[in-house]
Amino acid sequence: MEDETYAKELDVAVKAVHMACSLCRRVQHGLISRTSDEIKSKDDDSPVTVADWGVQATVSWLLSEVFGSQSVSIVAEEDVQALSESDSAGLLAAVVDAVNGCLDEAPNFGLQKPDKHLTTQEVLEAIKRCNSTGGPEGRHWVLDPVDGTLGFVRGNQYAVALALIEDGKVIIGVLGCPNYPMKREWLNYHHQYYQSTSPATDDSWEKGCVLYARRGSGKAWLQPLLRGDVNFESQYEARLIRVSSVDDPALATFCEPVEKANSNQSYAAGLAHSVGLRKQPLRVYSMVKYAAIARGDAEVFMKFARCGYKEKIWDHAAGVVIVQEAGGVVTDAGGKPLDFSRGIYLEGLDRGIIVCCGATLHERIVGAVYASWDSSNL
Ligand SMILES: Nc1ncnc2c1ncn2[C@@H]1O[C@H](COP(=O)(O)OS(=O)(=O)O)[C@@H](OP(=O)(O)O)[C@H]1O
Ligand SMILES: [Mg+2]
Ligand SMILES: [Mg+2]
Ligand SMILES: [Mg+2]
Repeated sequence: MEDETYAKELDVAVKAVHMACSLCRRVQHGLISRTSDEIKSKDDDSPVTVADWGVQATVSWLLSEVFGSQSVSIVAEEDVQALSESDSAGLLAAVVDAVNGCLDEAPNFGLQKPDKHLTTQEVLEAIKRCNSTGGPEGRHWVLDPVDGTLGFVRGNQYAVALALIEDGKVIIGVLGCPNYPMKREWLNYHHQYYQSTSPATDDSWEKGCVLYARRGSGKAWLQPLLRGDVNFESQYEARLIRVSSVDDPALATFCEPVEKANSNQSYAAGLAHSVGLRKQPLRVYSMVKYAAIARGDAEVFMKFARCGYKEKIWDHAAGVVIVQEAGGVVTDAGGKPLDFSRGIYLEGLDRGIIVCCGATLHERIVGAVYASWDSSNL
């Protein structure tokens, strides 16, 4: 019999991520089809949109309803600071609309909707409730409402990532990838560009999906995106996914962030060359890179953030457990597991993150990091 541990948590998390994807798709279509004031810049100049706050409020509300607002601890990326500024009234109203529109569809996803629409105050409370800082003990939900917000505002790849950490270990990971394309070769095409220059319709481009896994199950699952306007029971079943079996570097594809500011692409290129990876890197926004490894569409993902940047747990938790359960290996560049037990950052991370479909490629790459690091000036 299938192990029922965490069955309810997983079920609710998967449904909540499907709902979040539905919200994001609606907002992204709006952003692309008209010029919009629904994007703000944060203090570090990174973007945040109606979708980031809308998803955070929606998922926070759903988890609190099911598991109890007093007992649920949520670590998530966004706060209400920029939403509360005097010129943000229109933005806040758009967030409240997006949340209520999304929650109206909850029954189609198998979840309960609120008795009446949430007020502005309730939406702000739901966002603010996600102020946990995690840590080594207890249960903490970890949410990146929109990962790859840059990709999102550019009409490209992005992900919704929800994980459950218990006593410092990632137990459940759910990754929504609403723009995951039909063909793996299309992963690094510019989605918006492609849409405007190709006769392909939305349907033939998109193969959006939600991936999920439970730690220790040895299985990772893929569900096509559920539609909010159709009852969920009439929609598709999940299927098992598995990492690629390629271990010859010459046949392997490696992924990395699109933004040069987020990863040292020239160091990764040197490393790739030294281990015999010959193909052009697949540059993809967001945790869709983890999804590509878990689905077997690429073999390696490497990220080397600049010195001083601290990776956050919500940018990795869901992807790590999904890749591991699909048969892959994830460590820092020193070969150690990522430590999710020390608050909002991956404290102690050694240089970068290496995700591989198997141990052979992984050992080669970690070995090459040791051999090349001193001369890399990082
Ligand atoms: N300087 C720097 N270095 C490394 N990482 C950074 C940096 N700045 C931001 N971030 C975080 O990167 C998240 C997106 O990472 P990606 O690997 O997907 O990069 S990229 O979008 O493909 O360029 C992105 O996640 P979101 O904010 O959720 O989009 C950030 O948390
Ligand atoms: Mg992120
Ligand atoms: Mg984000
Ligand atoms: Mg962000």
